[in-house]
Amino acid sequence: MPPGTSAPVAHPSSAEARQTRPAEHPPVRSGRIGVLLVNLGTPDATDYRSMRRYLAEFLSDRRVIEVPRAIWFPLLYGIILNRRPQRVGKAYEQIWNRERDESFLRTFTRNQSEKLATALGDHPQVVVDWAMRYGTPPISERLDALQAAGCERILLFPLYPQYAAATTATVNDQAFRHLMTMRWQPALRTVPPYHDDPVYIEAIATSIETHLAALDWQPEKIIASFHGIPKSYFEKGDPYYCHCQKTGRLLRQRLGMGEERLMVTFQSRFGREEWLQPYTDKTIEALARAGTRRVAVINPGFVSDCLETLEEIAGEAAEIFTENGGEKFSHIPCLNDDPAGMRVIETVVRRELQGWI
Ligand SMILES: C=CC1=C(C)c2cc3[nH]c(cc4nc(cc5[nH]c(cc1n2)c(C)c5CCC(=O)O)C(CCC(=O)O)=C4C)c(C)c3C=C
Ligand SMILES: [Fe+2]
Ligand SMILES: [Fe+2]
Repeated sequence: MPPGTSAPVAHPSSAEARQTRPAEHPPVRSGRIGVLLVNLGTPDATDYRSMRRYLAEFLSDRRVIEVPRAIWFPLLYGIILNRRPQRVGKAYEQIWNRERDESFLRTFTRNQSEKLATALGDHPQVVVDWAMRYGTPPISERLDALQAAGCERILLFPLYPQYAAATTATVNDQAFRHLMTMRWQPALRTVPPYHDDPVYIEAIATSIETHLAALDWQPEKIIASFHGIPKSYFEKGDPYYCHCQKTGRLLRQRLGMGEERLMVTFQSRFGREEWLQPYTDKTIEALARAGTRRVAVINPGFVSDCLETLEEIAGEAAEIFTENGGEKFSHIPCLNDDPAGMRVIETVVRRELQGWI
């Protein structure tokens, strides 16, 4: 049956299948194409139990924590999951979307899915959905839902411009792990990183220009702050650092700025190991101490604003800057579900669907 037709059809039509098929075989929907947007995840609520459930799932992922389990689990269950849920729950509370009683990451991801569905209205056989790698809705549930809706082909979109094993690969792993349980699998394509895609670079560069144009002051430094990973992951061959640096270089080229004006830094350290450097918080502190008075920070690696951008940068980093002598600090929002952000998502999706639509 050609893509584009979504009427229910019968099961395999070979002679053998006809012979063994029950008389009352249920109709099977087919002919559709699914697009599943997946972001990292988020707790369902900010209370201790919800936070603990979320962090336990997240921090038990071998792609995230590469320390052997015999060493890691006693630390995770003996120390980290006792104290961290409460502390991080308080941080989430500060940035909670009270209107919808959920985190902004969930709100933006849902909005992106709905807006992408509208943008792809010229292809009625395409069904768009969203999921979270940790927490709800899980990838397995949404893959099942897409299949039940007749999607024989699914494009899986881990919402990370820069590839990291701890983010992109774990989304792909989780999807394929679920496919392992299926007798009749859909065809699955995964979206590659798009850290150097001209549409993405243009969208981030324009968001910097638009944001700066609206300020009544100009930053001496613009900091492009990416989520970090342990340095050892980079040394084992993760391309993440290089992807971030390339994004930074292309942004500088497009904006006509040098390395002294637009810096690349890494935030959100976790644990005692060395992470990718330079660290965002240390850089901001050192800049303020050395006399820089005005900075703007952007998070090009985050498709949506979340705890790491709203609390750690717009909140904590701003505080570090002013406490050390800085005067003006501005956080440039992520692309979220703004038209420019949706243009990036739509462009990547249309490209990766080629041959299917
Ligand atoms: C070793 C631990 C971690 C690695 C490696 C890591 C990589 C990584 N994470 C993101 C994006 C996000 N991380 C977020 C929160 C978050 N990250 C870690 C740990 C690691 N991340 C933790 C423990 C947490 C939870 C908060 C906390 O306890 O500090 C989020 C925010 C989610 C939200 O709901 O707002 C995002 C997004 C990337 C891109 C990345 C590697 C490239
Ligand atoms: Fe993280
Ligand atoms: Fe953080």
